Amino acid sequence: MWNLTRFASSRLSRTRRLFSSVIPGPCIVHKRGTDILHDPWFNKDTGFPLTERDRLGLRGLLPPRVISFEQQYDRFMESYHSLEKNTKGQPDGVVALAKWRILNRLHDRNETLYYRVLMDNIKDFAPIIYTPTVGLVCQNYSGLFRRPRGMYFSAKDKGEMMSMIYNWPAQHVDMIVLTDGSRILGLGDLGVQGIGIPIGKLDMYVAAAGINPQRVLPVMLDVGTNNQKLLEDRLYLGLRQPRLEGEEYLEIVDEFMEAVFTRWPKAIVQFEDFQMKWAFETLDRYRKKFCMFNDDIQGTAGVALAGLLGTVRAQGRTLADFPDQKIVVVGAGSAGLGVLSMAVQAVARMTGKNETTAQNFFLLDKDGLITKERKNLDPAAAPFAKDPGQIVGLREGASLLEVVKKVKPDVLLGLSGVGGVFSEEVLKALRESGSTRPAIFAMSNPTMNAECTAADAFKHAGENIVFASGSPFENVNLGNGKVGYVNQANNMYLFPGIGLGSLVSGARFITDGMLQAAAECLASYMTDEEIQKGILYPSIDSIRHITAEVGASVLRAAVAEELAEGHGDVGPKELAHMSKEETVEYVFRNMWYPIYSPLVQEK
Ligand SMILES: NC(=O)c1ccc[n+]([C@@H]2O[C@H](COP(=O)([O-])OP(=O)(O)OC[C@H]3O[C@@H](n4cnc5c(N)ncnc54)[C@H](O)[C@@H]3O)[C@@H](O)[C@H]2O)c1
Ligand SMILES: O=C(O)C[C@H](O)C(=O)O
Ligand SMILES: [Mg+2]
Repeated sequence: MWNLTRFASSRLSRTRRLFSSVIPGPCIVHKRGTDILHDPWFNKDTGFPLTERDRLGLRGLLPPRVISFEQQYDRFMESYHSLEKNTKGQPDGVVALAKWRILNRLHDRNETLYYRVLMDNIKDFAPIIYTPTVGLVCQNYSGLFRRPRGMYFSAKDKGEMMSMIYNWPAQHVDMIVLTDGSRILGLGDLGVQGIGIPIGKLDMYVAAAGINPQRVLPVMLDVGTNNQKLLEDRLYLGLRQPRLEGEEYLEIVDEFMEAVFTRWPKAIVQFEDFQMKWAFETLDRYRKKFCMFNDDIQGTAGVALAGLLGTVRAQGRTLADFPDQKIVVVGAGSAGLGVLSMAVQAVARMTGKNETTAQNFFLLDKDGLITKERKNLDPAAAPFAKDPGQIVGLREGASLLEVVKKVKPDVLLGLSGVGGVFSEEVLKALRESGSTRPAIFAMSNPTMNAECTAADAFKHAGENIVFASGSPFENVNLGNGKVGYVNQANNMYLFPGIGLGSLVSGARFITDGMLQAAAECLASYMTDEEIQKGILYPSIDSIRHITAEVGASVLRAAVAEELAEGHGDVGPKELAHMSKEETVEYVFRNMWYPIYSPLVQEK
């Protein structure tokens, strides 16, 4: 356990080598002519070879010259760069939405080209199709809406879902990301407009995990919204009614889950951006029945734990010192509680004690420090509530500043959804931390909701800190050639591997053991040299490689727990006999790669 393997230095080149030999197999199509040109799954635009134009009734429907994939790629990138040039100086939001639009148009037209440009430019494009721009897109969704993507199940569809699910045109679906729009990033209840999040997450699944885009399904469960502004907005596209609650709500989710797994018994469902009460309740309700997980609770926890373990190493200490770390978590929601539960499990494993108290962990919410004296203490937060007798000098509801001054934590981790709660005073107080290298994780999204900016963290808390944020920030120039490194602590490092590993193992359920394996894999990914520089997570450029490693770890854990039923032609016995390297190769082999396949029409 916690064995920190050093990976080969050129992770990227290995990934490239694995894909350089991809030979596209034929792709069966049941359409002809313009129907193909209008279908982004099959469309190649001007890239259709002449023979294919003849075969598929496309002759005359396109300009005569055939343009290669590479030329199409270059042409798109040229228009993207001129858009960048032409929008220089305009407000950030305007530029971000313009970039999103140009990418979205390509997504709507030609998915193969879209995913290739996305994969090859993931560092530049992830902030547009994913966090933070996806937040802005959700906020403006009803106005931006041009074409539907994914499926919408609403409270009005009760009793109809089993037949509705067959309206989806794909025969096979591997990965579903589902939201009810009730807690979109740190932006609150955005109702039906939250569909942007499943779309962005599934784009990452295609880019990072190589899930075939014809086999992904973004889903919005519209049970109403409590956002008054949206209810009064005449352009709002969702149900204009307050959210369903209690049994009425659960009946809708139950019906959806039954419908999905009836049509696609091997699919994996990722719950995303549900408000806390339903996030925990649905996880508890379905995790032993269906192959599903909650990304905000479980994916986030693994990414945070990997960062916390990296922090211990960055302090020049061994992982055995992790249980001594004093960690202050700000935000007692689905994400904060998920992180603390996983951290407590890690301490228990390291100390060999099952009954570990969260002694060194401090939890705050909007009402300050949570203690056992808290009125209406949430049962989910209860295991982390402090006993007032044990925390001399701190009272129930103590402010973050008071807690930081008193506790002198090694780590300050924010999942509050509130921008700026790591104020100048709080950050300055962290200078008195007992740690040689305090860490700040400002994990809330999008950028405006980060607990502090990277620049403020290095300015006020000191240059020796380790810094991570949920949304991307530029590295900070500290002067004299020194750089304050900014990590992106975002669940995008784990959810694609959790989904992919579960899929290709044919796991029946997603267990704590599989999630722990994913976190350990990410934690061990970084070399000591990188960690010393304050680099806790790999570059997003190598996301496919990371995802393959994480996926293989999840697969091996599923095999070890005898939950792997196999995938395609590969049965459970074959999976069980694979070496570690073979599992990684197997996961890579199962990744879809964007390349034009010869289209063959089935008569
Ligand atoms: N980086 C990542 O990978 C990642 C993953 C999941 C969630 N998040 C972000 O974390 C945030 C919270 O998500 P969640 O699902 O836990 O939300 P949530 O609504 O379940 O919980 C928010 C918590 O923050 C507390 N809070 C609110 N104001 C506060 C304040 N001023 N001081 C201290 N605590 C305060 C609330 O009391 C609540 O306990 C969101 O912004 C989300 O985008 C980031
Ligand atoms: O969506 C993200 O970027 C991370 C996380 O799932 C969140 O809800 O903020
Ligand atoms: Mg989320």
